[in-house]
Amino acid sequence: MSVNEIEVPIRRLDPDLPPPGYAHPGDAGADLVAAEDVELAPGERRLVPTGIAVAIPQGWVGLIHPRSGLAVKHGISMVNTPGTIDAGYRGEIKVLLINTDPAETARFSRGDRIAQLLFQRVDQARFVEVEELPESVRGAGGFGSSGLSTLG
Ligand SMILES: O=c1ccn([C@H]2C[C@H](O)[C@@H](COP(=O)(O)OP(=O)(O)OP(=O)(O)O)O2)c(=O)[nH]1
Ligand SMILES: [Mg+2]
Repeated sequence: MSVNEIEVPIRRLDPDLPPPGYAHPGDAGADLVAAEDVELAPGERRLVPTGIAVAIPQGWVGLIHPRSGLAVKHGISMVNTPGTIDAGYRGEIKVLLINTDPAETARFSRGDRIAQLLFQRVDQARFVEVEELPESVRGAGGFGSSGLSTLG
């Protein structure tokens, strides 16, 4: 079965860098690259430019997710994962990387793949104020009310 595609206009603010790309057919995320060299000390965070700007169709959102390989091998994540790219945003996409490794400095070179961009449909809510919310089985229980793992 073929993959659904949406057309997303893109501007390459840095034409020497490759555009976002899917590593395999059917992948959910298109990899984003760093537009500059980055060095992150343990615990340090940095807003990293990707050299691209896009126009996401109305009714869709771009979500920036971390790459699991970088997370496993180097403890690299994003502070605001997943990052939200609004349909109306025309600025450069940036990635807020954080090095969670307690000891090792992380180094990326310009052109390295640092995160991935996914597209999802979104609806907006029309908030309707009411006196009472409809009843549900869960009710107000949350935050572990159904029991936690063996850790307690
Ligand atoms: O990881 C991210 C998150 C956001 N953005 C850009 C696109 C997004 O549309 C805009 C605003 O993001 P968000 O709404 O998450 O931040 P905010 O703090 O609410 O800022 P604003 O008041 O501009 O909405 O910043 C990025 O480039 N990368
Ligand atoms: Mg916002």
